[in-house]
Amino acid sequence: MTESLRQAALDYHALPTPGKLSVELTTPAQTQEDLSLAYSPGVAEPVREIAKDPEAAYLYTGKGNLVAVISNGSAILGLGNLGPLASKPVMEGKSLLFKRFADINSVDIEVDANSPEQFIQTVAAIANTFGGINLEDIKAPECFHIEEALIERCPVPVFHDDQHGTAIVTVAGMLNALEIQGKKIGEVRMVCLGAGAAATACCKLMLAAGAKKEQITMLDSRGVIHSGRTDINAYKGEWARDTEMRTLDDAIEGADVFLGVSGPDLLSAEQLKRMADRPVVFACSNPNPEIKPELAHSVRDDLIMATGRSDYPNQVNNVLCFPFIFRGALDVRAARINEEMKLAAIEAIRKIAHLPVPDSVREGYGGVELSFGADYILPKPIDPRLLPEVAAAVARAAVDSGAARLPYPAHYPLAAK
Ligand SMILES: NC(=O)C1=CN([C@@H]2O[C@H](COP(=O)(O)OP(=O)(O)OC[C@H]3O[C@@H](n4cnc5c(N)ncnc54)[C@H](OP(=O)(O)O)[C@@H]3O)[C@@H](O)[C@H]2O)C=CC1
Ligand SMILES: CC(=O)C(=O)O
Ligand SMILES: [Mg+2]
Repeated sequence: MTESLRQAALDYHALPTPGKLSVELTTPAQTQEDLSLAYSPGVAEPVREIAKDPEAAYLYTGKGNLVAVISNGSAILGLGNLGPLASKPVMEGKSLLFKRFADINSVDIEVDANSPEQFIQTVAAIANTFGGINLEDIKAPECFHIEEALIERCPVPVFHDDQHGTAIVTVAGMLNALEIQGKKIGEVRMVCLGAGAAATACCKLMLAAGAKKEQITMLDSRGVIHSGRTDINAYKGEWARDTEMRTLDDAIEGADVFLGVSGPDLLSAEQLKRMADRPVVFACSNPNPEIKPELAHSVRDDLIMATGRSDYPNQVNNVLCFPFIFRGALDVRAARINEEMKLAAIEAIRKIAHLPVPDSVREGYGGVELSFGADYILPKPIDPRLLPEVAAAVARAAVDSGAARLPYPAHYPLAAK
């Protein structure tokens, strides 16, 4: 990062007031009468209603449009385990994105827990304050158990964004990239560098989209996950292949797809050169990708290149999913976010990229021409169609699959935002 960008980023977070969010009132609080309604004595009435029927909380409090972004800071972007407090800018950032893109109120919560059990206990104890829980930047393998336990224990949807948000956007982008490259997901050889939260969920959802498990080679920091490994947990074990390949050097030979959800600068130009014709490279580590786009393009002119960043073409980032999937889930009061809702989100996101791009998006991206192709495989996060299209698809899937507790919303489709 250049010194000027570094300083601009720090200034952005420090000014005009520290942080990126504030709280605003939705009801009048000026007069004695206002106060007697907002607080004592009036506030006792909704209390009594909610005590009689917990569902009344959706009518009398902000719960139904409030999502907590919760982390323990154990896998902050690709920066590693830097602890809960250091994760706060990212979590505030996710809350900003919830508000900006889906008008969902959101607060960040950084939990300093000594163990996964303590984390689970803490989140479970506060979950009912919110309409949904977005878990963020929790490292594998703990994240799997944490999410499973919280889905079981919490009365509201729990969604580990680094797993499922990432997987939804990655698969949407991959289907489009392969279409452009003239390849089929059921036939391509994939290398996934990383075997953590994002990698595991991405590869699982790739299978649901038609990829073949025997065509996926997953690697962790010690190399290829193969059936001879005795140092891997059960989650990685699911991806163990019976193969002679041991290193990225071995696996990359002739691969059609490289998916990086690991760390910076781990794919070399030499390795990229040895991929198949018309390869797809998703170097999704944030902020620094597994290979820099400048380097990748300097050695191949037949590739589709994506990163997790906003400042290159083809941003593969869970921001394209989590605000919108939660919007749909909240609006039908879904009890959980299930596979049907995830697949519906993939399809809705994927399809938008095929359509002409609104002027507002082009202007927001410096006037650059955008049309479906190698440098435009996914809609931009500011695309106003994401909210109505993805939320509607998710809400419809929730209703049809039985996850919804309310009917398909009468006020849908939402206005573009
Ligand atoms: N663009 C996007 O939307 C998203 C991007 N990401 C990015 O993906 C990365 C991983 O995040 P997440 O899955 O949440 O984190 P986890 O901590 O759960 O997983 C990290 C994985 O990366 C592997 N890894 C680390 N160093 C290397 C290496 N040198 N070679 C191969 N593998 C390595 C780890 O290996 P081991 O198991 O051996 O420790 C681990 O399997 C981050 O960079 C993050 O920014 C994540 C979510 C969304
Ligand atoms: C984008 C994101 O969630 C991550 O890099 O962790
Ligand atoms: Mg994350």
